[in-house]
Amino acid sequence: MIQLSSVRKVYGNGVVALDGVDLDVRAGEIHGVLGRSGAGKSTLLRCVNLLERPTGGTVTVDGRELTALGQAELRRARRGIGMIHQHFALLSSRTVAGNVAFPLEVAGVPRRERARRVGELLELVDLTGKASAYPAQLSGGQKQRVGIARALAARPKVLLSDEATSALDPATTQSILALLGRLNAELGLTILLITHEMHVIKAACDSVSIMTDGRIAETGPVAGLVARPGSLLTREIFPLPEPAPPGSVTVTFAGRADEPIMSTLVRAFDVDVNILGGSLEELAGVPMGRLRVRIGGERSAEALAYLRKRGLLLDEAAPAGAALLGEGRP
Ligand SMILES: Nc1ncnc2c1ncn2[C@@H]1O[C@H](COP(=O)(O)OP(=O)(O)OP(=O)(O)O)[C@@H](O)[C@H]1O
Repeated sequence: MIQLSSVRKVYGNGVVALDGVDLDVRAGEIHGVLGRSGAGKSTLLRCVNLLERPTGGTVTVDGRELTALGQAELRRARRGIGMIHQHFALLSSRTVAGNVAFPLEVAGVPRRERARRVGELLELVDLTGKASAYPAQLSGGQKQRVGIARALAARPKVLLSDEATSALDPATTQSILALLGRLNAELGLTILLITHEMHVIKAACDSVSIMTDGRIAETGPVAGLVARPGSLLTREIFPLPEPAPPGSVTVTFAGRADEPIMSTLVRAFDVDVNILGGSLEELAGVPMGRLRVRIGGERSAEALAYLRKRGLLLDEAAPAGAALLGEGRP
């Protein structure tokens, strides 16, 4: 549904905000772009609907290469892409209904049809009773619901979310993310969201890209990335003290939390398992996590081989003193 190919963006002041970005978001997916401030997330998002024109590369949405379109065609294509913003961007002089109706007025939709559609949209975002209220009379969460209703007015297939929950408290954030999840499921809406908050990725996304310095460092389904050796995402989601203590083993698992693997180890290989730390969560419906252990006993090497055979990722810290002897593992 969204495809960026070798997209570069160099601003007039010489800042390279995007440095060759490839991105594929499939139809019906919620894809999150995670990165620190300045990584290039906003620029990336604004390049998808060409609010920002890339310096190089191509942007294709729903099979149309936007970077090849003229202004009039681009305006039409943009109706298929809704956008929501961190600070809602509502018109303070218009009521809730007036804000939601605004894009329909611009598109020349007749008054009666407009009113019907606004009613539908407000129902969709659970704001039916607020049609006549003004933005100043709403909570942050309600304002974002108005933003979402407005973004969906022209029935877009794609919704771009620019840090849409960053200004909201945790409970309201959860309710907005739940709404986005419902819209994704009910309308088949493809959602590309940018965020600097890991909990947004955890709560809402099927797949994720991690941005650093204008590049995508990692991309893929959340579960697939966690299962990849050396994944940045895994370290962010399941933080453990670094560096790992000498002689410890950090075990990463995805989808195996209900198997009593550690007690199997103890029984089968007669080893001691000392748990040093761990972090476990359910993501995209799959239990995942990292467990840091120290395994002692004569058959500890066999025990580690068993874990590997079971498909777990193992990261072994060098034993104490190994670095001094020049035997340290990288
Ligand atoms: N209009 C602009 N003109 C010049 N430089 C810009 C412009 N917009 C962004 N930049 C620069 O491009 C880089 C990427 O900025 P961008 O806003 O895309 O990052 P971000 O990951 O969204 O960060 P934040 O979360 O802080 O907004 C930064 O170095 C920023 O200073």
